[in-house]
Amino acid sequence: MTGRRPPSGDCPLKKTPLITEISKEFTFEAAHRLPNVPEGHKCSRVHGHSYRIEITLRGPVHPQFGWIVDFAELNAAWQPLHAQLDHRLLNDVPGLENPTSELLAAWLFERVNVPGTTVARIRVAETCTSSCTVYAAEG
Ligand SMILES: Nc1nc2c(c(=O)[nH]1)N=C([C@H](O)[C@H](O)COP(=O)(O)OP(=O)(O)OP(=O)(O)O)CN2
Ligand SMILES: [Zn+2]
Repeated sequence: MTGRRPPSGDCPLKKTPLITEISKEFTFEAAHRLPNVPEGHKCSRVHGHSYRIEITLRGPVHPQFGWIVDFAELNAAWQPLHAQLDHRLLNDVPGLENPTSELLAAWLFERVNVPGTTVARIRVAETCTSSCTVYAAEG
């Protein structure tokens, strides 16, 4: 420690460019079966999960409101997706014929739309111990 302090009024933190994200967790109940698993795999049978979905958005922090967007906007964007998934057999949902966590996360990634933000990542948890996270690839 040199004990050197920045000059008064020169807060180094204020000069650090920040990346800010907000996240919200959602749930739905659904059944599925995995049609492409090896014969005899337990997931070839229809079974159900209490899915937990975490959606993370990235964007600029509004200078007046101090937020990226109101969490309520993310909640509103989720509602039509919830309507398509909740209490469904996911295999019947167009685009989810093989409803693995990976493909469900990608399906959601293509559909979440909150103006003024980009989707940073989506996490799909089928069980307490199993989850998948997708991110936008760089470039
Ligand atoms: N990479 C993936 N592997 C599996 C998926 C998947 O989507 N991606 N899905 C399943 C099944 O849907 C299964 O219901 C969930 O998997 P699993 O963690 O094996 O579930 P269990 O509760 O039975 O786990 P245990 O820890 O063994 O009790 C399978 N694999
Ligand atoms: Zn399953």
